[in-house]
Amino acid sequence: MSELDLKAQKLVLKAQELDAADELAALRGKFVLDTASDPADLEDLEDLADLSGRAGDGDGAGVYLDGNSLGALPAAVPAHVDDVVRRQWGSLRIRSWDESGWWTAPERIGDRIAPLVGAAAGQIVVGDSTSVNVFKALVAAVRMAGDGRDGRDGRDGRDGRDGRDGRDEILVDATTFPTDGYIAGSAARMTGCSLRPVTPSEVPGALSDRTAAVLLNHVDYRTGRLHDLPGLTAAVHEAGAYAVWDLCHSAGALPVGLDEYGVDLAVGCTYKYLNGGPGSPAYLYVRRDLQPRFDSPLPGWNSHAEPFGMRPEYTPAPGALRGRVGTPDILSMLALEAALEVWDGVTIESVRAKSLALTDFFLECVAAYVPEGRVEFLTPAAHAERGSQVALRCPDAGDVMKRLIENGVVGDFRHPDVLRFGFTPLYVGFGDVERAGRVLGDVLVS
Ligand SMILES: Cc1ncc(COP(=O)(O)O)c(C=O)c1O
Ligand SMILES: Nc1c(O)cccc1C(=O)C[C@H](N)C(=O)O
Repeated sequence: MSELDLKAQKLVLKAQELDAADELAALRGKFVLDTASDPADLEDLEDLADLSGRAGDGDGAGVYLDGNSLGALPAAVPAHVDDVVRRQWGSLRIRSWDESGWWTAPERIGDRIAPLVGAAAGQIVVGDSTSVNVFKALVAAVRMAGDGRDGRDGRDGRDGRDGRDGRDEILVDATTFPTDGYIAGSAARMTGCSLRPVTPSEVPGALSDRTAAVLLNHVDYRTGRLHDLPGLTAAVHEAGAYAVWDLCHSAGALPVGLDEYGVDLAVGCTYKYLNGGPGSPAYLYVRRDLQPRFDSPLPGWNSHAEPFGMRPEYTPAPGALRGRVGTPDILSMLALEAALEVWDGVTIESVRAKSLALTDFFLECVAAYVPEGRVEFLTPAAHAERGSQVALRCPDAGDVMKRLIENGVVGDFRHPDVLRFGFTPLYVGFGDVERAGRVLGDVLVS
């Protein structure tokens, strides 16, 4: 037996032990993961749920490590969407705004997401895209900075260009997923602020009494690095500014602690670790005590205190409802609501523990199967700095990912040279991890 085969034997055994001890293993059965069948060919949607029972067999099913881009389909979603379309829309029609709870879905589903990101109820609304919510949050944060952190105008008596107490700078994560940077640039132009891109570690040194708001990512989309949300939020507050966090790559994968750490505003998508489906609506968190001062730059009729009063003047609704804009995207929103049922009885702490075990094991498999020096590890080894993905750099990453996918291991490639592997603890097992590491080794050696 070769040295590599011996290593493989040990890692396969270890994977089996880890899978056997995995308290979340049964959740995999709640997802549709069998790539051997095309769901479109299935005559009965319920077959999807049956299929999911076979997803853990290993043979035939690929290894899906792209839940950090698009989460897998929870098996309960198709039947629920079918009911929303046929009964709620088809039969009840307009009555469904009340009788099927359509009108209140944004705040109801926000409350379902809240415990996953460490927020008490009444602070999150679901709707629009992450990009749009970044815009709302950032402009609202700059406007709040106008009256000082304590809400009293003229904190130090220095009036800025538009009465903003001299606070005329937005700091943005220089390594951010591009959309946040683009939106921040536009928000800065609109509010008369200047925009200063800095890396998260540079933020404390860049803060000043000019800083109005800081837009940061909890986990870096490219490297998978987890940033210090408690420390950075505290530093931003110390400087008298507002912290806006993008949780796209952390929500559903690790504890966020929005209330505990006093985050001001936060946004995130629901199609990654929350498995809401392609283009599922994003969410906006507005900390409870800031809600009376949340002045949305998109004050649509859905956020009016009396939406059906049809008044020409805008009066904002109380609470997180202020974050709503127009008619919610009900089909996507209710698909998301069904997807969130997989979280019933699941704690985010248990998900984090498994996520770290999965990424630790993947790093161990890569070290065993991939020749030294062939890839560079971009994701920090320290647990405190690691999200739920592992990013590896190699010059031929585009070709490597193509061949991985041909061989049944789906991760993704980020320009110019990064391989990303996302680990969704709800449905990824340790056997998947070993297989992905072994196939990666084969591809990189051949
Ligand atoms: C950190 C981050 N922010 C924002 C987005 C995109 O937001 P949107 O839902 O508007 O496409 C993504 C991924 O698409 C992301 O990774
Ligand atoms: N939102 C996406 C889409 O509509 C198509 C393809 C990919 C995405 C993504 O979410 C990409 C993801 N945010 C990333 O981290 O790169």
